[in-house]
Amino acid sequence: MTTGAWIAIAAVVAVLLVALVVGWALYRRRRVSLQPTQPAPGQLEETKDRSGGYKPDSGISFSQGATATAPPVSRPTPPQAPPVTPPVEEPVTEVPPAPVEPAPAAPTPVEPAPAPTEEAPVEEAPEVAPAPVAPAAPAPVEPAPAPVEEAPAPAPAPAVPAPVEEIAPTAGRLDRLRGRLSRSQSAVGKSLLGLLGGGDLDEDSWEEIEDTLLIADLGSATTEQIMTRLRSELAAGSVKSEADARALLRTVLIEALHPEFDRSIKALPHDSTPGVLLVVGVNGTGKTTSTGKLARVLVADGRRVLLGAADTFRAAAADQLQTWAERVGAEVVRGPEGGDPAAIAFDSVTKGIETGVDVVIVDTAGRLHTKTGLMDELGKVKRVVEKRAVVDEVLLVLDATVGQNGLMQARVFAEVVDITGVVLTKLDGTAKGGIVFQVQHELGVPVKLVGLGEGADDLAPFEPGAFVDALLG
Ligand SMILES: Nc1nc2c(ncn2[C@@H]2O[C@H](COP(=O)(O)OP(=O)(O)OP(=O)(O)O)[C@@H](O)[C@H]2O)c(=O)[nH]1
Repeated sequence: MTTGAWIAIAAVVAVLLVALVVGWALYRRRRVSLQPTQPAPGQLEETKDRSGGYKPDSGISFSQGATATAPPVSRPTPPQAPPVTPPVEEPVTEVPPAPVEPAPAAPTPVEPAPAPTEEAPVEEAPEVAPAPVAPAAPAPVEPAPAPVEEAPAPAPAPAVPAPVEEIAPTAGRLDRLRGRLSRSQSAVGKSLLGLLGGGDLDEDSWEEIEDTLLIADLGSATTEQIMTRLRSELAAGSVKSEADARALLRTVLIEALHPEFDRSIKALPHDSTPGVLLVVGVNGTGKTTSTGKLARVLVADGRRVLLGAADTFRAAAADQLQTWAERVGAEVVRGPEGGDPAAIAFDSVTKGIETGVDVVIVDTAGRLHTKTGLMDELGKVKRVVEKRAVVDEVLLVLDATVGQNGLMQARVFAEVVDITGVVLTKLDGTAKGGIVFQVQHELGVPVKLVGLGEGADDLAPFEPGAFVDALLG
């Protein structure tokens, strides 16, 4: 080979070497230029957080989305929320051993490589050796803190959907609530006792008794009945002491409350169908709240409950009922906002039959104040439900604080549908518990339950004796 040939080969080799070096330099520069996207620690952490959560549970993306949105949105999918919890805890330990993962999760597959290399140039130019070493050290350091910080954030959200709550025993519930009732009501009883215990009564005193009864919302019919009894007993000389007066008043008031009424809730299942309860009433009276409270009581008694959210007027009402259902571990059937209440009621009972629950409670819409509209809607709900099962109870929810208005509502509802019982709510917020007397007198059906607060367990059976005792203080 000639010298010229050797020179030519050397030149080619030299060119190749130069090309390699230049290529390598350009490659490194390009990597560095990509780095700026990483400096945003927040973004890096987010990426890592996603992948960290993704590993333990396939539903992680879903749960994160739900978490970010809002509690009400996460509620519709309770079964998927719980699994999110474990994934959040595990990533903390899993990330360090797998520093490679955070990188691949980055925007593109190209970036992973640059990440490690960025550190390399800081140390030396060497091609191979430094690269593996450098990335190993710095990269893991960053990823580690990221997931640790992120972990606490997602954690609280999955905790929101929370497990089924413990339900207070139903036995003795009225006792616990009696104090609350008596605080608002006992003034009436004390006033009556003060008058009756004073011995012989003049007409002014009788008038005062009558006024007290009327002001307490007992209604004219019940008041008249009570006055007659009291007058005859006092005329017969049966009241000689304050204790006698109290005993008489107690007896007369209890009698006026019809203690013989059957106040049991008809919620037991039939042979092949669940017990079906319709809860009706004007919006705002406490319909949904009472439905939820009742579901708690039934669940506490070992019943399987399904709640039907047929109040489609307000989307929040269905959310509210769903929240109650989740809290007590009941199933729920709901439809689209503005959907047909009768269709949802029908679907609820159908599902209740299919899944073999013990009780289906349907929270109906009560937005219509006109009798015709109410008749159309409520009548349809009942008719449709009756195609699948017997309706065991139609509970009318009335707000005790609205007094005579409640009575007017009761009349309208009673004309539209056969009321089987009354739930009198917010008795804790009024001194006019006398509405109990009027409602029963007007409708001829018993007050079966009373709401004595906003708490989940503030629903009690109505017992005439206990109620009068609370009234008399
Ligand atoms: N103090 C007190 N508040 C009650 C009672 N029952 C219900 N409430 C409150 O009354 C308000 C209305 O209750 P809801 O259950 O939403 O009434 P609703 O009739 O279902 O009304 P919509 O949801 O509009 O259909 C809520 O703030 C309840 O917490 C009760 O017995 N005592």
